[in-house]
Amino acid sequence: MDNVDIKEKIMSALKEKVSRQQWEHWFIDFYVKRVEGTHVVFEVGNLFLKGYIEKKFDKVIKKAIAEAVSQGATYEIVYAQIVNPENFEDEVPENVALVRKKPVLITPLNPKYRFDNFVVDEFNQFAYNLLLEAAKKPGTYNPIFIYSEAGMGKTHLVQAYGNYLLSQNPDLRFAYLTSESFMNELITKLKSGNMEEFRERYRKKIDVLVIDDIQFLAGKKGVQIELFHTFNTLYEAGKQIIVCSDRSPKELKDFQDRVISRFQMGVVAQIKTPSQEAMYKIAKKVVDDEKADIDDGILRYVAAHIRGSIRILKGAVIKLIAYKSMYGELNISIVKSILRDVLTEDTSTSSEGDIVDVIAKTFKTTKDDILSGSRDRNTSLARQVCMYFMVKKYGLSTRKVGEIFNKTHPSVINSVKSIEKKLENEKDFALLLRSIEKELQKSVGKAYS
Ligand SMILES: Nc1ncnc2c1ncn2[C@@H]1O[C@H](COP(=O)(O)OP(=O)(O)OP(=O)(O)O)[C@@H](O)[C@H]1O
Repeated sequence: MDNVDIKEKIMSALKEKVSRQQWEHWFIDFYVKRVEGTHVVFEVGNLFLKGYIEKKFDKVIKKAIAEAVSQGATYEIVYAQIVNPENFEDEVPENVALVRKKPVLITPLNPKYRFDNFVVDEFNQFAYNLLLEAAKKPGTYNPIFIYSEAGMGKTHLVQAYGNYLLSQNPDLRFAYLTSESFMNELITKLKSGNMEEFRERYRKKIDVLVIDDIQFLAGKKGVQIELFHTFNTLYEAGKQIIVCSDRSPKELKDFQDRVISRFQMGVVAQIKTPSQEAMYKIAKKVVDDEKADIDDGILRYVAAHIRGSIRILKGAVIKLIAYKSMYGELNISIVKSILRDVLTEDTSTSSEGDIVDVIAKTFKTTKDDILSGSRDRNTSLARQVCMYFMVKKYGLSTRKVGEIFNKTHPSVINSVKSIEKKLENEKDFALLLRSIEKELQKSVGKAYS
């Protein structure tokens, strides 16, 4: 049998085993590229289809090649890549899937949003894994619903997913839009009598549809209906759908039940609230990416006191970087002043607690004794050392330190002075304080003197 015959035989064996609808949806752009003995290499014009076909039709393909080639024949699917889009000729070599002359990027993506600059921690691990997996094995999870409070990384993550997919397959038609722009376009097309154009665009010309801020469609019944049909058509055609929202599907108010149940059909992932440590990691990443240098202690302070989202944290860190590059100096009082709108008034009890912990260990006493006002000499000294570090190294006000230890303002000042005097006069004590400082750098963050 010559090569053309065997290719045809494989394709007709396959065609017999699937429904007409499946054939039209999935195999219209699917070819036998070559047959190497008992190994068949299929080619598909789109990476997304590749993943889906491998997953859904593996058994069927194996049966078809067992029949057409031989029992136990193996296969692989490759996807057509554009070798050089500029030199694309009208004449297409036999059995090579048609590739378009230009990438069909429906929405420009921000190249800054990538997986490799997305900080992953417990709060976003699941959503990150899900989208990374979806990018590497297209078609595995569909639809995907991602929700979080504003500014917690949904857009970054879905655009990283888009950038990754497009790097693998520039021919992919990736549409990223907010539900508001979907609605606005729908209204415009409705008014101008171009609904067909709208439907053609959103139902037939898209491989991946990402709709952001879906909550905006609450109560907008007509748009929900259009979205529902768009969703169904794309889903049936095996196209990837990702929906982003500020709340879970269950919490979406004034949405038709059938729309909500579509959202729940696939995988729902929440990006939760980042821990202080995760906020610190993100702040550090911003500094590293900007090739800047901001004291670790300051970053920890900001991470612990920021009011709000990752977006706000990033903005705050960028502000600090700009300030430092202009004035060269940055300390805690400056930080408090330039970030006063976004920092919480309250100082972080957890880092203060950590300072007391570290010092309690060094003095072989306990945190409770230090905080309870025990008059034991060793514990009193430890308490004074705590006050010294908090005021002198961590920039806390003497008023705040007084509140923590239940001491008057002058008493805090006296304690700090007495530690400074001891430092000057006692070499061993100075060494001890240096070792405490090192310990604090590890567990609380660098001090800023
Ligand atoms: N895990 C992360 N690592 C690094 N940067 C992050 C991370 N999460 C969010 N960011 C950054 O925080 C900013 C806000 O994120 P993004 O716009 O993705 O949030 P969002 O959840 O889509 O917000 P909204 O709901 O307002 O659309 C962006 O600059 C983004 O790069």
